[in-house]
Amino acid sequence: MAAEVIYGDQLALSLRQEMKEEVTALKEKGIVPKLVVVLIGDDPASKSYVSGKQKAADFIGINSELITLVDTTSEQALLDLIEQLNNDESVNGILVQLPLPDQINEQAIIEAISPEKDVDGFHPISIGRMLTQQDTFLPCTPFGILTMLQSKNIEIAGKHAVIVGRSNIVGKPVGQLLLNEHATVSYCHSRTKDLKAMTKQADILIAAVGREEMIDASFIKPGAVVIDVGVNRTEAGTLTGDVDFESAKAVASYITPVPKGVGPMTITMLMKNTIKAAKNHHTKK
Ligand SMILES: Nc1nc(=O)c2c([nH]1)NC[C@@H]1CN(c3ccc(C(=O)N[C@@H](CCC(=O)O)C(=O)O)cc3)C=[N+]21
Repeated sequence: MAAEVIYGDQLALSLRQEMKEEVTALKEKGIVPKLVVVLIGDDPASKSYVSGKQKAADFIGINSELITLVDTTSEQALLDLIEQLNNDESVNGILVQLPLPDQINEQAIIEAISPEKDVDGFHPISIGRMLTQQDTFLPCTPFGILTMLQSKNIEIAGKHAVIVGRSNIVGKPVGQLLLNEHATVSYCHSRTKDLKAMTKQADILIAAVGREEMIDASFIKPGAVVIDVGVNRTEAGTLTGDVDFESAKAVASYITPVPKGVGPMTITMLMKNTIKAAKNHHTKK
């Protein structure tokens, strides 16, 4: 039996409709959530993601501002901008689009953003809070994946989740979120000795390596849930995942496509975090 496809774009749309209503109600109380996105340089992929974020914000009624800087911008200039945004009472969320050019230390930038405005959930304080299960901004991609699983009532507790990939923004935090939901979690990466032996044990398989269609049916236990986080740009310019979709679909129970899977959910959770930041700011005042 073929897997059920979990369409992130459809779920994203219904969540965005709910958020739109919430933002309308907030505005009646004088709360207007505002997100500032900082984009450095003119990488076409980054531009495309950023425009997706602007579109989502417009739909929901979140006030979004895009600040574009040239790719020769110094680290100090970016730090100065962040300080200004940290101090700006009208700004609830700050997102600096990654990757950054070589002259800028990414970690220094992430740590400069006020944890109260860290809607990406990348600041070490946000990550620490997630690890210890305190109220925080969850990183958008892992949060989107969790929301997709929950939307289908997929059981997580007691299941073996195998994560392929260990990036700070996807692999590591998605494992921690699933651990918080009582999964048994294994992490695989480039030094893993027998990848297939690991992935074959997964009840929930998260592919977040960035290698075009490397996970096919032979890596998947029949009936597993397969989440594809890959965003690989092919030479033809189309987007493909880390999973060979047609092959995997034949053995999995649920599968997410690329595009229209995790990507739109990442953007949606960014909007959710921005609304949360605005509400937090208002209750603190
Ligand atoms: N500070 C920061 N935060 C991020 O969240 C962040 C980042 N930097 N840098 C790059 C990655 C990547 N990312 C994606 C978001 C949406 C789609 C998405 O919506 N994709 C659509 C297709 C979009 C297209 O075709 O270009 C889809 O899968 O259907 C993809 C990738 C966020 N990232």
